[in-house]
Amino acid sequence: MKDESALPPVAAAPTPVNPPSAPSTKPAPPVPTRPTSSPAPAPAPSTGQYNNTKVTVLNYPTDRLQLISPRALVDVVSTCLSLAQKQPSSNDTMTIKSIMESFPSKSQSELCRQLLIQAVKFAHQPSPSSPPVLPDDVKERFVKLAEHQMTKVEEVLEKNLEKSNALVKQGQDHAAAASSSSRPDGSINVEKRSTHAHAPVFNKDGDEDQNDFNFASWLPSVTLEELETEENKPTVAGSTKNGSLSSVLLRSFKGSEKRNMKKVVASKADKVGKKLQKSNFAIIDDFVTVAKVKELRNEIDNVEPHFSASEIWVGKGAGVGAQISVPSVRGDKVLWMCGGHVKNDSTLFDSAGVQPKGKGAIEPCEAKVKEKVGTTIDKGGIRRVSASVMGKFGALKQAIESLDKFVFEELSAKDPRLSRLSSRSDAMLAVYPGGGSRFQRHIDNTAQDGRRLTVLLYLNEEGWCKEDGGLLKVWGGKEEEVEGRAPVEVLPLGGRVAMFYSDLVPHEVTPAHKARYAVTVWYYDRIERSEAVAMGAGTEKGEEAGDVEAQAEASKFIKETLAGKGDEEVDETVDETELRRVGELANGLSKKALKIVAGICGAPSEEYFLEAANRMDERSLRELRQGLSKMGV
Ligand SMILES: O=C(O)CCC(=O)C(=O)O
Ligand SMILES: [Fe+2]
Repeated sequence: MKDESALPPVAAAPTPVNPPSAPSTKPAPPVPTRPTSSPAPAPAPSTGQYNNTKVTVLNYPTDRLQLISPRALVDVVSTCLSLAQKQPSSNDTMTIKSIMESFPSKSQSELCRQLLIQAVKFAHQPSPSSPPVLPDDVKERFVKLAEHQMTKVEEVLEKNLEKSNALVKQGQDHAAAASSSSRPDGSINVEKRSTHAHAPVFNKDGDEDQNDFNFASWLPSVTLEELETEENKPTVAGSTKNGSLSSVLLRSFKGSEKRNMKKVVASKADKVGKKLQKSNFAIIDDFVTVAKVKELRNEIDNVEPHFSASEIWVGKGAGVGAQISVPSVRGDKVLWMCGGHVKNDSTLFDSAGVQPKGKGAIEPCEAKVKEKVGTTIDKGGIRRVSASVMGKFGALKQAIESLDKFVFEELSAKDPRLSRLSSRSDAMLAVYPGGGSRFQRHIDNTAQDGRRLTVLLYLNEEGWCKEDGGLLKVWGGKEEEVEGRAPVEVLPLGGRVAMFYSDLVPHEVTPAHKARYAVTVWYYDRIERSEAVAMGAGTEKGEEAGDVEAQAEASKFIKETLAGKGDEEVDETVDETELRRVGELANGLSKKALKIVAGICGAPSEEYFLEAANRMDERSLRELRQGLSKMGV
């Protein structure tokens, strides 16, 4: 994880003529004074959410905890460290829970929860004779981590303060002005960001949302195999005595065999539904056979030249930034495939805004690729399914059809979170080409775009092993569970299906050292999806087009002025003309494009960026370029 100092700087902080609202260094939030000798008598509970005796572990009256400051958090951490010096008991777990309940906001309490879990975990020293001790190096690492996170907490607190001030102001403005129909957070609807609503939001440095404290690189992982011994293993066998689950779902049986197969499929769905509800994710092994994986790979290999770099949303927030390719965050190449939907849902549109007509063939979504691959659409826009088109992606069509059947007809009845699944996204073929390509930890749907279930079918050759990398790391488990947060590592074995709740489950793809293939579909919750589509449809057409134009304008500006020549280590020379050009081009940017560029560069405002661009000096431009090149821009 990079720290803030590694971010692209904004050129040598100029003093603007009319100073825009640059962030001021706020005084640290009030630090509660900690009683040293005899603890203050426990105050009467103000929230009723905590237990007096347990909260005194912190030596803080609870009302002060509500004023949580980084300092108070450090004390919480010290407390948990001392708790960790001994074998934790269930009482300690209760203490942890009650501490958590005393925290005012989820992200802070999540931070503490994670710290406490780690402390308790490290207390488990497998030495029966000597009492468990926290090793010094672990303690040091732990404290360092805590300190690092404290800085983040401070930032979050500052931001929250700014936000609440802004909200108060907004409230006042609103009272005076007529009500507006725009989204309350001012964010750009996900529908407008991309034809394919699949771009997780990252900050400039590739981290997740700053409110989510990322312990990804720190928490020890558990492999699927290690879980096999426990009753909560997420794996269900996908083979049946009549063949793979996929083939059984597609075949029609007669008489008693039909009844039997119905039972078998229902029981598999029941198991998968239970796993999902327990762990938020589930695995089906051998959903398709090895032979089928080979067929699928042949079809995909034929179109691999048409794959293009995937994109993520980079910037300060949902509304400021751009959807660009950042290989260090997400290194796969993708090809979107349309058609083959078993459901004909009124809220479903493909990437071209066309309503898919029933059960068509599957073909690339992009017109240019369609042309090259030789699939066709007739002039009226309705897909004609010729035998040759069917044949090109026949195995893919079947695989997806069987997934659709399993999810819509079986699984959705077994899990209340999936009861309103009614349509799915286009299918995304993805290859991580090896060489360390990865996808950093993210949650697929953080913008209520409707996606509820992510389903991946891995298409790798036999023998994929841990050393090949490309593991899917999943943070399953229920939110309220203190334990069970260690990520589970899943090998992308050919024929294996991995599924998880798109809106809840953090996951990542670890660096892959070999080409790694998968097809992914996302299943939509009917109501959330129709709301998301309505939001998209409800926006002004002109505005939408404007966003696309602004994106293109911003990209062009970045390429021409800030993208540098590629090598961040080399001291690139910058001449006067180049420096002037940054300012000139920045002055010519539209307001929207300027907002995007400022977001990417981490400038506090558009005005600030413009000012900086006009006073750009050699060092600043070089640093800015280096920063952007670190992001892969
Ligand atoms: O391929 C995988 O295992 C996961 C990929 C992923 O997270 C995504 O495409 O959103
Ligand atoms: Fe994902």
